[in-house]
Amino acid sequence: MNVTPTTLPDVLLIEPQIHGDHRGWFVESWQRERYREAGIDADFVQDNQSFSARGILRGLHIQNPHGQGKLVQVIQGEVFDVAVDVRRGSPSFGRWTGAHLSGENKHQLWVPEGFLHGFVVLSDTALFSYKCTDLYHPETQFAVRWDDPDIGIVWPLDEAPKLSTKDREAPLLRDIPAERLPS
Ligand SMILES: Cc1cn([C@H]2C[C@H](O)[C@@H](COP(=O)(O)OP(=O)(O)O[C@H]3O[C@@H](C)C(=O)[C@@H](O)[C@H]3O)O2)c(=O)[nH]c1=O
Repeated sequence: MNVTPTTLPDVLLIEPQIHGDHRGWFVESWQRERYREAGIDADFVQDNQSFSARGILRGLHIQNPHGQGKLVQVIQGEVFDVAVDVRRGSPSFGRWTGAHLSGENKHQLWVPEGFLHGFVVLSDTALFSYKCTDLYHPETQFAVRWDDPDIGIVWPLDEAPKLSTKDREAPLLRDIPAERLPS
């Protein structure tokens, strides 16, 4: 597999090796030793899947405390996936990076603890899958506005995305009390 840093060096883009043959293909989508050598020394405790239609945007989400590192990928369809550094005192605080993840390219993004995460669906539907390093603790989760102008994510969208009520009503990053952010 290829592992490359993104414009946020702690966020990694992983290109697994795809073994194709006359039957189809095979991929190791996670392997502890190899991913550890690549810098993802993670103790995964929960796997999630979500299914969404075109134009659905989920995010930007984080848990603190109970921060979750997330190894994210798309099984079917295509999304634009984004991570935003919101670690207090980080030199890249408030900066974002993004990647096109699809069932075709099988790319994965490693989104460490301390980063907001979100994605928008670019195909008719998308089946999204991710491993997490901590359990779901809804009382510690919060959202930040997908179109926060201080973050300035350039989403590959022609029209406004469809959001959950929670995400539509999410505050701007500047309005989150500092103590709610990870250190
Ligand atoms: C995230 C999560 C949700 N749920 C439930 C709560 C709710 O009834 C339903 C949908 O929850 P949400 O609206 O929070 O789902 P969603 O908007 O897909 O939330 C996810 O978004 C992406 C961007 C992430 O990074 C994830 O960490 C997570 O925050 O699923 C769980 O049972 N376990 C979980 O781990």
